[in-house]
Amino acid sequence: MAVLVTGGAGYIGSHTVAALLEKGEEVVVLDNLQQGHREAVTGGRFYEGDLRDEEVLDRVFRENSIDAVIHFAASSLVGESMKEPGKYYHNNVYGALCLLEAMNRVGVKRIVFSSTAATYGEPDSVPIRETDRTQPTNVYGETKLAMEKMIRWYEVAHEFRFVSLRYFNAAGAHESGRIGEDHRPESHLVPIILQTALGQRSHISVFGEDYPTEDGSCVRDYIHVSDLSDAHILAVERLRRGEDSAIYNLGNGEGFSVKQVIEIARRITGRDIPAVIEARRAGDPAVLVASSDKARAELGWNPHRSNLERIIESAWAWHQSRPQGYND
Ligand SMILES: NC(=O)c1ccc[n+]([C@@H]2O[C@H](COP(=O)([O-])OP(=O)(O)OC[C@H]3O[C@@H](n4cnc5c(N)ncnc54)[C@H](O)[C@@H]3O)[C@@H](O)[C@H]2O)c1
Ligand SMILES: O=c1ccn([C@@H]2O[C@H](COP(=O)(O)OP(=O)(O)O[C@H]3O[C@H](CO)[C@@H](O)[C@H](O)[C@H]3O)[C@@H](O)[C@H]2O)c(=O)[nH]1
Repeated sequence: MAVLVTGGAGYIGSHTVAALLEKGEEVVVLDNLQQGHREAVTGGRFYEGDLRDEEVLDRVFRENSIDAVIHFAASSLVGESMKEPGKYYHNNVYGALCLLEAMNRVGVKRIVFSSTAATYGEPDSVPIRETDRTQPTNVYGETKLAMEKMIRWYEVAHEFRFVSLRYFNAAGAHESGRIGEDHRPESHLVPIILQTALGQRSHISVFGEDYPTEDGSCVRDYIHVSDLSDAHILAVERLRRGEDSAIYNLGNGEGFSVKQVIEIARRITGRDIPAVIEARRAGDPAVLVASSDKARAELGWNPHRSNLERIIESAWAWHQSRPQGYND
């Protein structure tokens, strides 16, 4: 049986495709390549198409024996979502609806869903647990929460089983050096810092230094992309065993401020990385740090690559070997 990976040409999706292939899984990828790269898909069967295209989805399910779906395909930028809410509702909420309907038509009822720390909003306390209040502060998080709830109602009505993985901040690159992060335009902190180290940008902007944190900049929990891939494989295995649906945080439990991340990158790269303080970015909570105890206990997840130095070293190796990213 094959696993369908939507968004498998994207950053986290391509790393998960590689991990599934390493495990000997049969993989089918659906991606519209709006963000992803064909070259990032290192194996399996590839379909270029959009989630919201019923014909393509039906063809993917008809032409392959799929028993589980990992759903990465989405628009996922906090800043952009505040300026273009319609794009986020259409791609994320309507896109997920199209996928769930297509799955239901063919009786594929296992789904692993890319959720996010952004579903929590501004937490009352950290580390954040799965039972904490969800009150997103940005449109992106709101659409992801809506998707989670929608999947839950497909469980009630149609006996779907899901694992919703609320990732904190993904960073780093595959140890093979073949795949890494290449968003265009790039808006994520770690790659922008490293592009500055490479001299491709004049500086890194620090969005706000008046947050209630130790140095005033936002604190996030950075998790290695390959540790995330491991969790997806464990989640598929859980669903195949017929266990209950579940929601898990995926983070490494330690918070780093934007200024600390820049400082660590200066040390690792040995380069001058000029930083300029700018205004806050709309929708950003001050601190997001995960408790992943539940994923460790129930999934047997062991995020062993997520020391921030190691994450940045792997990302730096990728950026140095592929300064322009993928060829397309
Ligand atoms: N990067 C992070 O730190 C992070 C953290 C939490 C959650 N997430 C979630 O994880 C998922 C993957 O994130 P990423 O950083 O790899 O993003 P990405 O943009 O690199 O990957 C998303 C992929 O989905 C594809 N896609 C988007 N809309 C599509 C559609 N309608 N039809 C077909 N393909 C479509 C894009 O072309 C892209 O290849 C997203 O759902 C995101 O919300 C990411
Ligand atoms: O040039 C930059 C870029 C980012 N930041 C800050 O760095 C932090 C991290 O930002 P970014 O890398 O853009 O990630 P987030 O906005 O935290 O969002 C990521 O992490 C979320 C989970 O926490 C996911 O849901 C999102 O999909 C993913 O993009 C934030 O405080 C930003 O304000 C800067 O100061 N300067």
